[in-house]
Amino acid sequence: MTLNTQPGTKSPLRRRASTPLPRVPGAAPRAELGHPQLGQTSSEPGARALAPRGSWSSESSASSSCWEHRVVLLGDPGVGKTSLANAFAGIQERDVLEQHGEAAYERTLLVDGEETTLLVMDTWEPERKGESWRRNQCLQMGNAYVIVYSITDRSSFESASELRIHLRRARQAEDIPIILVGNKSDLVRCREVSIEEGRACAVVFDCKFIETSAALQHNVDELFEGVVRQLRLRREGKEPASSHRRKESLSRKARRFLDRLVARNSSKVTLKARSKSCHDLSVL
Ligand SMILES: Nc1nc2c(ncn2[C@@H]2O[C@H](COP(=O)(O)OP(=O)(O)OP(=O)(O)O)[C@@H](O)[C@H]2O)c(=O)[nH]1
Repeated sequence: MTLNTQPGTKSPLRRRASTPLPRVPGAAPRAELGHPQLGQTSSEPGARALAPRGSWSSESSASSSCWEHRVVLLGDPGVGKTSLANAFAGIQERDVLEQHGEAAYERTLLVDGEETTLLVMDTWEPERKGESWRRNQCLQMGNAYVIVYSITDRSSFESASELRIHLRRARQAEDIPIILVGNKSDLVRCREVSIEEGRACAVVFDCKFIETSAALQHNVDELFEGVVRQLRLRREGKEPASSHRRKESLSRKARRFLDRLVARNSSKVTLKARSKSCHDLSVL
């Protein structure tokens, strides 16, 4: 992955707490908000933190065309959502102290030769009385979701399953990319959730799976590259006969066909196939 971030230019970040987050069509066009057009590389160095936690507009909607790819981080407190967002944004620990409270990070990634801008949102908060609308909004606004648990905390793993169920209810019939992430993989001695359990959960809940360490920056790039690929695979699925689709190799087409055939033949085989591919973020 190539980033629009030059080494050594990641800080200082400019705080843009006054910048509104995604708005519904009809609101101020993006250019007026001072952001580059989507698909363009940001001219500012580094990723940009855009808004403090909890300050996003209630007008935001998943159908907004202002931000092409909103990636929402979900998960229990303390599992490492902010750390993953910071690692995505290339923010060092010292910057985190300075930038405390920021909750959305925009960054343009070059994946497989194509640029894609992700807006990673770290806005998920513990349930508060009378504020369930906040959580509902999070479940409605994402174009992709990253459900994080800590491999050192079984209850966070159980919460991740519940979140997947909430998400399925909130976005019925929508095929949105969901990645289950077992974070803190560096803490091997404190592990409470095995990699097999994580994978099995992803298979049951029909999502992708990866273990990361935000602390060691392990698999963080792979995670967000995977999000981009998952988004593209769905986009390609919707496009009739795009040039990109035409470029698909014959062997890949044949493999997809066979996979589908096999999947149809036996649910057991389907599960096996899915468990084989749930950690491959470059296929559906
Ligand atoms: N060892 C290790 N520690 C991590 C990792 N990711 C996060 N942490 C630590 O776990 C703690 C919680 O991390 P956060 O990123 O604040 O977790 P969060 O999910 O954003 O928590 P809330 O803000 O409460 O929702 C911090 O002390 C992090 O330094 C990791 O991959 N490995």
